[in-house]
Amino acid sequence: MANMAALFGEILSDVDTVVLFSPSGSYYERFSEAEDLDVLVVGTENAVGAETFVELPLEFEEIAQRVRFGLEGALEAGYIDDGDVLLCATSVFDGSIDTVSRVRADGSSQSGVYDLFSSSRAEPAVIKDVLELAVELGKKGQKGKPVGALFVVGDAGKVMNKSRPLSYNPFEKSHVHVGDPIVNVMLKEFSRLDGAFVISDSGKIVSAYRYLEPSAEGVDIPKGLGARHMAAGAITRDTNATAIVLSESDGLVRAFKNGELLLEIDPEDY
Ligand SMILES: Nc1ncnc2c1ncn2[C@@H]1O[C@H](COP(=O)(O)OP(=O)(O)OP(=O)(O)O)[C@@H](O)[C@H]1O
Ligand SMILES: [Mn+2]
Repeated sequence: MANMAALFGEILSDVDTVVLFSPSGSYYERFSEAEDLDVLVVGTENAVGAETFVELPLEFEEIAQRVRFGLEGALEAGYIDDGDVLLCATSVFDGSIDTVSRVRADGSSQSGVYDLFSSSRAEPAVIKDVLELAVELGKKGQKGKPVGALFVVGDAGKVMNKSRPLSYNPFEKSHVHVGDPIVNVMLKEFSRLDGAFVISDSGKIVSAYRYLEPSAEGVDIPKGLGARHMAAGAITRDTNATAIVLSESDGLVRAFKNGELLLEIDPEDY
C-alpha cells in the first residue's frame, strides 16, 4: 500500500490544536496523554472531563456547522486564536470519531451564537434549552402545520411590566422550568395561542399569553419581519431580556438582544 502518512501528511502538518468533537473517554485519553499536543474538546456536554472544553448549544447534524460553532466558541473563550490551524476530529456516521478535517480559525466570521450566550442575563443553559425548543417546534410544527412562537428570556419582572395578559396565565401558580420534559410538551401545546412566553433568568416559566408593549423607538430589525419580530426586538431594547422567535411564515428561528438581530438559523439544519 502507498505510504499514507506521505500522501495525507499535509493535512497533519503544522497543526496548532487538535479539536475532538464528543470523543469517548478512551479516545480522549490517548490524546490527552500526548504532552506536546494541545487538545480541545467540543460537545453538548463535557463527558470526558476535559480541562479545555467548549459547550455546543445544540447537537449539529451537519459537520460544517458543528465545526464552525465549536471553533466560534473556542475563539470566544480564548482557547484558540484567529489564524490557528486546527485538526478537527468528529463523527459523521455511527457516533465514533471517523473524520478529520483541517480548518483555519477565522475570527471574522462569527455567527453570533456565542454572543447570545455571553451577553444574556439569563443562564446559558436556559438560553440553550429555549433555543432547542424553538428549533424542535420549528422542525415539527403543531400537528404538521407551521407554528410561530415568541420566548422572552431573562429580566422577567421588567418584561411583565411592559406587557399585558391576553388570557389567563396557565403558569400562574406553577414552578416549572424550561428543560423539564413535561414543560416542552406544555409549551408546544400553548404555542398555538397568541402572545409571548416570559421566562426568568433561571428558566422558570413566568407566563404565557403576554402581549408585549415595549417602545419600538430606535429598534432596527430587518424589513419584512412583522409584529411578532418587532415586539421581540423592541422588548430586548427596553429590558435586559433576550428574545427567541420562531417565525410561522418563514420557519426560521431568530434571536434578538439589545434591540438587534443576533442570530438567524434554519431548524432544518439541526
Ligand atoms: N406585541 C406582541 N406581543 C406578543 N405577541 C405578538 C405581538 N405582536 C404580534 N404577536 C404575535 O405574533 C403573531 C403573528 O403576528 P405577525 O404575523 O404580525 O408577526 P410576524 O413577525 O410576521 O411573525 P410570523 O413570521 O410568525 O408571521 C400574532 O398572531 C401574535 O400572536
Ligand atoms: Mn406574519
